[in-house]
Amino acid sequence: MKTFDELFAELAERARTRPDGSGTVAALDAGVHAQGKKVLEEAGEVWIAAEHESDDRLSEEISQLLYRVQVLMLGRGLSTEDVYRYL
Ligand SMILES: N=c1c2ncn([C@@H]3O[C@H](COP(=O)(O)OP(=O)(O)OP(=O)(O)O)[C@@H](O)[C@H]3O)c2ncn1[C@@H]1O[C@H](COP(=O)(O)O)[C@@H](O)[C@H]1O
Repeated sequence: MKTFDELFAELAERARTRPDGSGTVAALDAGVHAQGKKVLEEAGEVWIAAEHESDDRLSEEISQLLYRVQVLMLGRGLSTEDVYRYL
């Protein structure tokens, strides 16, 4: 189990060290357009899960959306502070 901040730190480290086999590195290399499409795709899956699926499936879809949002943040060079200042 990890928090939003812990996952973001982990993904930032992946971006920095670029380990072989990292899906995050591949997603970052795919560029902002592809990263944005993934955010939209996962958001749609969250919506469907919220209407039709279990709490567990919804939670899983939300976790994937958070991951995709973080990849997009890293793709654009944003930090968590850049976002948190608007919360
Ligand atoms: N939390 C996640 C996470 N959530 C979602 N995903 C990716 O998103 C996919 C699910 O989304 P999709 O519905 O788009 O599935 P898909 O289209 O079949 O997947 P792709 O072909 O696009 O990979 C998963 O198969 C993962 O590839 C994640 N990939 C990685 N993480 C975490 O990120 C960290 C770094 O991971 P790596 O970069 O892979 O080492 C680790 O802690 C991982 O647990």
